[in-house]
Amino acid sequence: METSIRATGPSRRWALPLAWATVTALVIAIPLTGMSGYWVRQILLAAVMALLVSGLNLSLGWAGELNLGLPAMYAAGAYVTAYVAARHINDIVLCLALSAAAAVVVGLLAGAPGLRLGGWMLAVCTFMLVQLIPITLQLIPFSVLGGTSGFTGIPVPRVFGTVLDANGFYITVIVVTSLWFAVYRNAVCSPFGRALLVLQQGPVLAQSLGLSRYRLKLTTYAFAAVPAGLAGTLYAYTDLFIAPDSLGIGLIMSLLVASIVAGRRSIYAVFCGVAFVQFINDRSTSFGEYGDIAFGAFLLIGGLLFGGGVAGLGNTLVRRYRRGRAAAADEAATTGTPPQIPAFDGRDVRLESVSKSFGGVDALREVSFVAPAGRITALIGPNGSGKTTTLNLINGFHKPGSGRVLLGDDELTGLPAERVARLGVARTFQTPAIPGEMSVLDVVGSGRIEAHGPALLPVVLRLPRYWRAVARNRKAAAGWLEILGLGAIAAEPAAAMALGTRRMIELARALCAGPRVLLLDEVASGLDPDELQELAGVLRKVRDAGVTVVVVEHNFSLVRSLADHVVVLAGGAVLTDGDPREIAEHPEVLERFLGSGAGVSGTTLEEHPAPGGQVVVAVDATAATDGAGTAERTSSHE
Ligand SMILES: Nc1ncnc2c1ncn2[C@@H]1O[C@H](COP(=O)(O)OP(=O)(O)OP(=O)(O)O)[C@@H](O)[C@H]1O
Repeated sequence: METSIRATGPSRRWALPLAWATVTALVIAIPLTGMSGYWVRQILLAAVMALLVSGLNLSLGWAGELNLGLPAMYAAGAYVTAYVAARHINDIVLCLALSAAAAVVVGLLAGAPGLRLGGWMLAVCTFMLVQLIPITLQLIPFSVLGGTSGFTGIPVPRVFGTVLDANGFYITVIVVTSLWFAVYRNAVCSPFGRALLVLQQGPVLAQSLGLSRYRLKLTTYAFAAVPAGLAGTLYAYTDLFIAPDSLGIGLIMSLLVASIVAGRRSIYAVFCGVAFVQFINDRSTSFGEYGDIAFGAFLLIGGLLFGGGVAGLGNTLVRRYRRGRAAAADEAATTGTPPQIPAFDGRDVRLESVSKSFGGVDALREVSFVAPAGRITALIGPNGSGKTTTLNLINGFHKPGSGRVLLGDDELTGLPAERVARLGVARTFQTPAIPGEMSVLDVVGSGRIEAHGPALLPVVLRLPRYWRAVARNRKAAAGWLEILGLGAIAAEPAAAMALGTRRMIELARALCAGPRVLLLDEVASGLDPDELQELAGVLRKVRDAGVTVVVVEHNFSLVRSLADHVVVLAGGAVLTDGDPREIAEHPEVLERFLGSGAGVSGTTLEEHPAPGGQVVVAVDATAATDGAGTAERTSSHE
């Protein structure tokens, strides 16, 4: 993964492709060393299997879905190649293209319903697909595909009319595999890959960033079918015969073992996993029928012990080596003055008689208020009064039972959260939602993936459009890190940061999206006094830059010093709203916050933050019925 803040200059851009081209050339040259035919064949089979494992990694490791149907997509590629080459046009390039397309179609037929249902349903749907292979072959006339005894008579491959000899075919296999791995690497080391990591953190975060879970998973699923189709063509041309019994569930076991050994999000380590499986397969003939049991046992033990596989181990070592160097580079990068905060196009947020209930619980009742554009509106109220529910209704996580939610003149009522995010509503969460395996810079940059991320084609081909988008997004993300004083940790893993820092990272991510409206759910809890000062300063600046800020906050000191407008919720309804001074002196607010049991009629409200992020509310309660002088009540909000 690309995690460093350092700019990817043209010289660095060429380093990896050059290294990969050199490795490819060396592998192509292997037969020239006089290596035996047995080993050359092993390399061919390894290349075919590596393609399949990359497909499994895409769906399992990156999209987080267990796709057991790869053998069916592989079979589609192999049979399309066999049929087209034997009966129509024998051209390996044409067959590669047709097989990839056929695999995608087969994959989508099983994947579309399975992905919509999600989880284990996809595994079940795709497992059924593999079981259908022999049944389908029996249904199709023997003369067409050769039934369950296999397809014979596949011709020696040609390319643009020229016959490919053994050496030419070997080179073709290595080049196709190498090119696919370049495409695979480009796809996952990009905003597309980071969107998939965001999705793994949870659909809630993905939606709040404007990402559609279903569209992202389906795209990845279709993409994962491509190498299976390519592998099908190469397999059919390797032996010029298709053996259907090699396309069953045993194959998926081998792929799973290779993926575990390599790491389910691995790229180059896939070849280590494949080498391991080939070695075991080779030796397993000596265990006879116990080979599958050995694989099954390895799946159980390997799954438990080798979390990240070979790739995980390699990444840990590389990260350790890089950390020192990146820190030095970042220090240099943070000495400049922070960039200017850009102008935002804030809009009013209007709730009109909004009600929401969960089962028998009325979370909100007829709530109406306006959060004015370019102002900070604080939502306060006791625990359970409906503050978070209000934010969830604005950003589309919940649909109101009745009433309307408007952004300027646009109706948000009932829109899914990803559409609301695309209209310019960004948010943070009570518990920061930070995906694992991402640097601070990448997490902040993920705020811009949906609106400013390049499409998949420029990504995999690394077109100039991709580099321009990456440079723009990195600059924006690095700028927000500087503004929030986080520049020095840009290259660090974000999920490992302390709670307060993760809150600031979330805020930076939300701001990086360039929102019209910023919803902050208890953004100050867990921050130390310095961080609170910093936060208040940034929020004032973004307010002045035009963002509409709606903040749920228990810290009254912060609310009073920051908010332009306060809405007080109690029992799911608006108790009152006004400017912070009016609210601080509102008798019913005093009563509600302190509880009627205290018997407070209260005249003034003084608050100050206590150590540990608590808010101490001290009331001059001279009129209190208990006769005590000053009552002090503490409400802990962390
Ligand atoms: N998804 C849900 N399912 C069922 N009940 C819910 C759900 N979300 C909120 N509620 C209920 O709605 C009411 C309002 O909850 P909400 O979280 O909005 O309050 P809050 O003011 O944000 O509280 P806190 O300050 O503790 O975060 C509570 O009674 C809560 O139990």
